[in-house]
Amino acid sequence: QVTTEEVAQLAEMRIPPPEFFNKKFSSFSFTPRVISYADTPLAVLTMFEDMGFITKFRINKTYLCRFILMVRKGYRDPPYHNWSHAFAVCHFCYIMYKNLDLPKYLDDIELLALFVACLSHDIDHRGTTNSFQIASDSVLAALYSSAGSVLERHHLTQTMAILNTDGCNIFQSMGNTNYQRTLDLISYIILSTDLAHHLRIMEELKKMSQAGYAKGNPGHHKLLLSLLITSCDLSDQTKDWNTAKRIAEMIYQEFFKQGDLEKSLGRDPLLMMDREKACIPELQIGFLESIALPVYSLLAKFFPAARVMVDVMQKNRQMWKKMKGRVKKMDVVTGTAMDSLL
Ligand SMILES: COc1ccc(Cl)c(-c2nnc3c(C)nc4ccc(C(=O)NCC(C)C)cc4n23)c1
Ligand SMILES: [Mg+2]
Ligand SMILES: [Zn+2]
Repeated sequence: QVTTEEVAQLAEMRIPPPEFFNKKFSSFSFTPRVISYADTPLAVLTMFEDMGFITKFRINKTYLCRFILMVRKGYRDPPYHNWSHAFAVCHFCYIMYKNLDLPKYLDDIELLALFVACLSHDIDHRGTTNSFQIASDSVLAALYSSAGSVLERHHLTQTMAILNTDGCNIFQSMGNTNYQRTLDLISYIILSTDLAHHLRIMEELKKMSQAGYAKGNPGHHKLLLSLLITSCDLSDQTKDWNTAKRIAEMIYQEFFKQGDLEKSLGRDPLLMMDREKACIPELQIGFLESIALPVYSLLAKFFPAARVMVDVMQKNRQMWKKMKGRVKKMDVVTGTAMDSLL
C-alpha cells in the first residue's frame, strides 16, 4: 500500500511541462535514468498530461497518483528489472509518441494501453528468467508454467490487482466497452514483452513491413503494439555508448547472480549467466545483431524518424567490437607477460 500522505502530496502538485525536467526531455537522445527515483512519479504524470490522456479519458488525478505510486512500489530492486527500468521503458513510449506519428497508426485507447503497460510490464520481477522459474519449481511456475510466459503472466496479474484496488482504477471513467478493450489490450501487450513471443512474430512483422501497414487491419495493430513495446523494453541500447554499456553491465550483474544461484543448486548456467565464462562484448554483439538491431530496423521501416536509433545502435556495436578486440589482445599480452615472468 502507499500512504494517503504520499498520494495527497503528489496529487496537490501542479503537473509541470516536460521542459521542467530537461529541455531535451522529449527527444530520443534523452536518458530518462538521470531523473531521480523521487521525481519519477511527477515525470510520469507529466507524460500522461502531455499526451492528453488525463483529459481524453477523464482520468481522476488522485486515482492516477495512487496508481503510479502503487506500480512503483510493486517493483523489487534487482540490478536491472527494477522501477528505473520501467520508467525508462515508459519514457521511450512517450518519446515515440512525441516524435513518431503514432496516432496515424494506432487508436487513442491502444496508445493509452501501451503507455500503462510500459509502466507495469515487469512489476514484481525477481531478477531471474522464465526458464529459472520452471527449473526451480517456483510458485510462479506452479501458477503459470502450463500457459507459458510465466513472469509476464505474473506482471499482468499484479497490474490487474492494482487496477482493482480501491481508488486506483484509472480507467473507471470509461464506458464498459472501452474499459474492457483497454484491459484486453494491456493483457496482450504485457504478455508480448516475453522475448520468446517477439521472436515468434518476427516473420509476421517482416511481412507486415514489406506489405505496408494497414490501419484497417486489427492484426496489424497487435503486431505493431508488440514491436513498439519491445522497442521500449530494449531502448537503453539506443542511447549514448556510456548509457548502453552501463545498462548492459547491469543486466549481466542480474544474469550472473542467477548463474551463481544455479551453480549453488548444482546446475550448469547458460554461458551468458556464467561469470567465469561470459565475454560481455561478444554476447552484446550477438544480442545487438540477432535481436536489438532487427527490432529498430523494423521500426524504422514504419517510422523513418526512428532511423537515428539504428545508427546509434550500430555505433554501440562497433564500440563492443573494439572492447572485444582489446580484451583479446590483453589476454595475449598477459599470457606472454606471464610466460616471461614464470
Ligand atoms: C524483452 O524482454 C527482455 C527480457 C530480459 C532482458 Cl535481460 C531483456 C534485455 N534488455 N536489454 C538486453 C540486453 C542489452 N542484452 C540482453 C542479452 C540477452 C538477453 C536474453 O534474454 N537472452 C536470451 C535469449 C533466449 C534471447 C536479453 C537482453 N536484454 C529483454
Ligand atoms: Mg519482462
Ligand atoms: Zn522489461
